[in-house]
Amino acid sequence: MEKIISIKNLTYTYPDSKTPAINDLSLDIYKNEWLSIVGKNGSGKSTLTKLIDGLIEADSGTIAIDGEIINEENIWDARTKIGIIFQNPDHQFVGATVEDDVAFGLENQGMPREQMVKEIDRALDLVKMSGFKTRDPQSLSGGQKQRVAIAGVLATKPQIVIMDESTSMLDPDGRKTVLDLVQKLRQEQDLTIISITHDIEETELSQRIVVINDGKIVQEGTPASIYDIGPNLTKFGLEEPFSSQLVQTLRDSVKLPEGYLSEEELKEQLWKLHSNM
Ligand SMILES: Nc1ncnc2c1ncn2[C@@H]1O[C@H](COP(=O)(O)OP(=O)(O)OP(=O)(O)O)[C@@H](O)[C@H]1O
Repeated sequence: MEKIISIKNLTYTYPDSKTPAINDLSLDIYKNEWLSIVGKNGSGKSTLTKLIDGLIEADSGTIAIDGEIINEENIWDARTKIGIIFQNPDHQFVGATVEDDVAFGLENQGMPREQMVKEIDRALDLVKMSGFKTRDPQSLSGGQKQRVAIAGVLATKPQIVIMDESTSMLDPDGRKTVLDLVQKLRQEQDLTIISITHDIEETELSQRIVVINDGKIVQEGTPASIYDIGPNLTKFGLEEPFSSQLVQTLRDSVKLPEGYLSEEELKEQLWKLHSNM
């Protein structure tokens, strides 16, 4: 597998703090993977995002993007490879219409108007929001707003999309739509997804999870292997996934296969039990 981001021994302490927010952290992220970074409030997730996006500079250690170690000279170039979707879609809107918003990143790139119109259409089509081009973004639902924000990011053709708690303000339906869309886009547009969240429930579609605590990686593995840690996830300030709690409870009264079961697998097992009754 080809690396797209390689972080080595990264350390960062805020000027007015004594303890490092990121503490000797090393992590490789691979092309086209969906990596979830989970951790409780204050574990260092946002700081890591800011370091990757070059908004703050590490005290020590390196970050390489696409094989090049980031420095003051190439940071602007590296940043064009990254798109970030933030938590609150309202904070990302600047235009009076959906298409103006999607245009924003392209205007910053100085793209000619004709090409810009094509790119806006392409991006809105990818997130299934073409019918909303002339709408005021404020009139959309939370999930629709996040899809427009994703279109704005896709229009600039990044290789890496960082989702910084981007579904935490959405209702369950909106969240599912956005996460399914991100999965589809990852596959079709060959994107690398880094999703940052304090909510373990949001990681089911990712290929790999790293758990961070006090600025360090404390666990790493596939979603199934991380969910298998079960109640011990609370050690890192995380909640045990609902389906894992349910499986533990059900195991007291019914026979279920060993290890973690996803919601779908659990449903299948319960149907089997039900039809054998
Ligand atoms: N501007 C700042 N100045 C000083 N300390 C900071 C600053 N921003 C964050 N910190 C500290 O750095 C540590 C990591 O914070 P960070 O915001 O990266 O965590 P987080 O995991 O993103 O948390 P949250 O989920 O609450 O956003 C915390 O101890 C926090 O108090």
